Amino acid sequence: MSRLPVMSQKRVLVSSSSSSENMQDFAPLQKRIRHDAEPAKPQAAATVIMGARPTASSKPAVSKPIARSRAATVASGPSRGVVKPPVKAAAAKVASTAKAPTGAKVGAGSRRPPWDLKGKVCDMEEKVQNYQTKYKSVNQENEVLKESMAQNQLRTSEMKKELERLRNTNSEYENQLEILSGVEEELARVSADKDRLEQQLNDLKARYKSLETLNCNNETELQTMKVTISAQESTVAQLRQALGESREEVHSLKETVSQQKDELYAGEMERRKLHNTIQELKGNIRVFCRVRPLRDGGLSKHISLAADDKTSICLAKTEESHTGKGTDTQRNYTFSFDRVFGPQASQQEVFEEISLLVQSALDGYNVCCFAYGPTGSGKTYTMEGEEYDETRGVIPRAVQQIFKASDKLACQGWEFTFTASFVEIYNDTLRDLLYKGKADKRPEHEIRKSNNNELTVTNLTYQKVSCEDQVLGLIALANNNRATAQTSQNDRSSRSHSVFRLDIDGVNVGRDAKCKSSLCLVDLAGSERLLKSQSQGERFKEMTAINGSLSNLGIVIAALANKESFVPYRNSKLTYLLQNCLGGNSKTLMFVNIAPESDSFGETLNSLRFASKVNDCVIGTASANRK
Ligand SMILES: Nc1ncnc2c1ncn2[C@@H]1O[C@H](COP(=O)(O)OP(=O)(O)OP(=O)(O)O)[C@@H](O)[C@H]1O
Repeated sequence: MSRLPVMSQKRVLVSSSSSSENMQDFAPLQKRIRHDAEPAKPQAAATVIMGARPTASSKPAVSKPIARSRAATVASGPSRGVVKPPVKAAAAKVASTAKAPTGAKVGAGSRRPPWDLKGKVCDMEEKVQNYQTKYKSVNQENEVLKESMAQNQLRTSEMKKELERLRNTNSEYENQLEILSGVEEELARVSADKDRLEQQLNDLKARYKSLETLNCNNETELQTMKVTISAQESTVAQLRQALGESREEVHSLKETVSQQKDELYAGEMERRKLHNTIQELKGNIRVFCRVRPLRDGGLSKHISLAADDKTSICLAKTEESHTGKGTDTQRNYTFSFDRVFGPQASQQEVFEEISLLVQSALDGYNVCCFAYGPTGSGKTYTMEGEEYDETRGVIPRAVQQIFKASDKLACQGWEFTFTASFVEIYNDTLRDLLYKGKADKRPEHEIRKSNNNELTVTNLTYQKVSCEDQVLGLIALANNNRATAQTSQNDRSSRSHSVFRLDIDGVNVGRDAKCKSSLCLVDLAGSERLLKSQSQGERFKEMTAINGSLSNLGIVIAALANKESFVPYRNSKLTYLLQNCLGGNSKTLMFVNIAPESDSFGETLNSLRFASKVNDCVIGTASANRK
């Protein structure tokens, strides 16, 4: 009987616990619900106590605690603010209903005798009535609790909403928290940036300080420089004044220089004129004689040179008496030339005499120098010489002089163009000594004469040259190409005539002057006597061609000397090629080289005779090719 309130309390608790899952997050509210259920506990305790005494007298005592507890429950409800006023009224009603029978029982007193059945029925009826009353009150209480539960459910739903709202708020907070964490990170970055910037600022401050110091120094320096500049400005002013004066002076000096240049040019022209006059007085064809030293270094027995006369040479020959009765007679052959060089004469000494002619070539006169003589007499040595400075021959020395002199004339406004060619006449055939192609493809060459009597060779290499070294290179190439052979009289005998030619074109734009000339340097092949040379085969053929062309040279010279109307230049390639040098507009120098050996006496005598014929030649006056 006393369990009913407990059950209802349980129902409340069950309903509360059913929603507890949803309410975990809201603990204070749960507490309140539990608290509302607690007033049932004293009632249960009371039920247990009452159960210990199962007597009729104890029955009214049962309702009292229940009523009290309910009253207490109702009374305690509002104080906790959970049970609403309708619940309070229902509880009060239950309490009032329960009190009435309890008060009637108190008057009943003791136990009924067994026989008092009526009394017992009465008691039973009273009991039933009490139960009914209780039932009613429990029902009422149940209603109250249902109502309370409905309210609680309503509150629960409100709380859920509240919870939802709080969750939303929470998620907002979380979002904000996330944003805040981002902000924190940003803050950390900004803080790092700030540190870095502070560091930079500090550096800049330090730099600024040093710059300030520097600026201060610069200022001081600037001040000093200003002072210096002002001093220099006054110096500049003085210098400007001096410069003005100097300019005037330079101007007058320029005028003087210009006058002097004119005078120099006039002087140069005068010098050329005088130089040419001297050359003409010396003769336009000159002969120099050069005696080669003996191979063993001794003195020649049949050649004598006068110590005080450098123009004559005497050959002495002892002739046996034809009758056999008289004593042997010595016959002397004396020759005079423009200059005779003994065996001791150096290459330099020899060239000094020729250099005047080389100068004429630059002045616009055609110049030709050739070496004539028997084989092995020193023609190649005289014309080309050897590779050492002091033994260099006429050709390299002449080239050197030409380039040096042209450089000097450049300051007077002269510009020169030089063209070199090197040809040999071998077996009366022309060969290009500067040819670099294949031997079997060598072109053939012909001598051509232009309208203005200039001689050129077809298919020949005409090489433009601008310095001495270039020409020396060409000479070396020509030497490799030249036909030489070992003969009984010369280990390296030239088997051909070689003609080196340097064409010179000069122009002086400022003076509107031009000059054109050629320098021909010829190394003739040596004449040979068949008996002496014992030449055979190819050498014999070469010797015949050499002697033939040299004899033609003699005929031409003789015709010139005799002033014959016809000079047979075209009889040989050699005389045709040298036509302008021998009989034309040229200054010609011939070397007659002789060997000092007594067994060469015949060739020496012949050569000297030939040379003196040349010496007697008058080839006319060379005129300068000038504009
Ligand atoms: N003046 C000199 N002083 C020293 N040595 C000389 C002199 N002249 C010639 N010789 C020497 O004599 C030799 C013959 O001379 P070179 O070859 O010049 O004679 P060449 O007349 O040209 O002979 P070829 O007609 O056979 O060619 C050479 O070894 C040369 O060095």
